[in-house]
Amino acid sequence: MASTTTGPLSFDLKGTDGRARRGRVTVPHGVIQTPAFMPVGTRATVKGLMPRDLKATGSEICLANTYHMDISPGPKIVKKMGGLHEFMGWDKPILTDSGGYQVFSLPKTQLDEEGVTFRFEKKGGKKVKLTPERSMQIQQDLGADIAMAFDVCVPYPCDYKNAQDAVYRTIRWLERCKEAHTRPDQALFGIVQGSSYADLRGLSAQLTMGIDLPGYAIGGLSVGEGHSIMMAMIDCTEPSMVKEKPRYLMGVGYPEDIVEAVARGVDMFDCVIPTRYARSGVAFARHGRFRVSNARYKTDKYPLDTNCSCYTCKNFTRAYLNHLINTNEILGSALMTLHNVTFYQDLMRTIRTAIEEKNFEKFRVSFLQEYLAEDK
Ligand SMILES: CNc1nc2c(CC[C@H]3O[C@@H](OC)[C@@H]4OC(C)(C)O[C@@H]43)c3nc(N)[nH]c(=O)c3cc2[nH]1
Repeated sequence: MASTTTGPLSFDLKGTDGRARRGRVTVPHGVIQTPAFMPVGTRATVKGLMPRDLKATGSEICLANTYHMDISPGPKIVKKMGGLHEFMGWDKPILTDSGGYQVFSLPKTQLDEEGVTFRFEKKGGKKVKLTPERSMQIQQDLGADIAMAFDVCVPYPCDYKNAQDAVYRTIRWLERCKEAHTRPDQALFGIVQGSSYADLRGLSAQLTMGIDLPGYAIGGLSVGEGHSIMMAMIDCTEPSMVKEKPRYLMGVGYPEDIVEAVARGVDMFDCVIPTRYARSGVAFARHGRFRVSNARYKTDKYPLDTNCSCYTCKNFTRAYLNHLINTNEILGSALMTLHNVTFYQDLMRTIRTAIEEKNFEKFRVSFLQEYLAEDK
């Protein structure tokens, strides 16, 4: 088993099955078994779950966001309160995104070499600038175990020149991030860009690998390009990424995306899908996802997923969840979220076992066959 330590992060590559990797990431607040799914807790809370419930799902790490935390309550308050772990009552690992992605989705955003200027409606329409240095300062104040570099994530589609400019600016900003990142107990991850251009993906990967960091993310995907371009871009990027460090595919994704990305060598994932879909009444199960708020479930006495052993599936029927979601009851969001995140974590656990037993390819085929079966 190869073990690589870079600053506060160690990655143990415990085994492979084809390009799929079974590993373990160790950071100050604990260990993350990989391939891993990281639930999204944008404002320092995974919506609808108490930390004890989040633990019950099997989650070993969760996310928070620089841009949202900068708005409220502000990083200085979080720091004063002991940092994110103390503040949100989560003693396991945390990863924070740099805020770049969120800002690009805002209207009236201006980008220049210094950083990104946008208008905070919350602060009375004040203009605020997010720069590599400020993103690092905020993330160091928040105190997550893993911080993401401040990058330029272009929308999809994007013309070649803008995608190329974004690749080079992201590298210049990564140098500035590394320079400004001085917190010894926090790992900084670089982010590979390149939009949907194979040559830019390879170029960005090589330039990013040239900057020694504990881990690297594949960015700029899951932005509307669709599954086949997403997979093609992973194939253009992954071969240029160092094998002995973790790879994090940002914003991914549906179960079918995760299984196919694991097959291509990805170790870590984050996505709002299981939590956001839960709140709108969509449940995930072995045979695919379904909207439990549909009338057909009004008298359905079965659990969401008969294979699932989560608190929701052990104690409640689809009929009850149908009622809660249709009456917009808070408990509906909580119970659906608990199940969906447990489903994702059970999927990751099954993936890890399949890689260990060298039958991941068999698992991949059988999972997709059952999960994507038309006759749901
Ligand atoms: C959904 N598709 C998707 N999300 C992406 C992200 C953001 C990922 C973060 O945004 C939130 O998801 C919307 C999640 O909640 C927090 C806690 C903010 O972290 C997650 C990206 N972030 C950066 N810095 N760079 C990227 O190229 C990038 C690409 C993405 N593609």
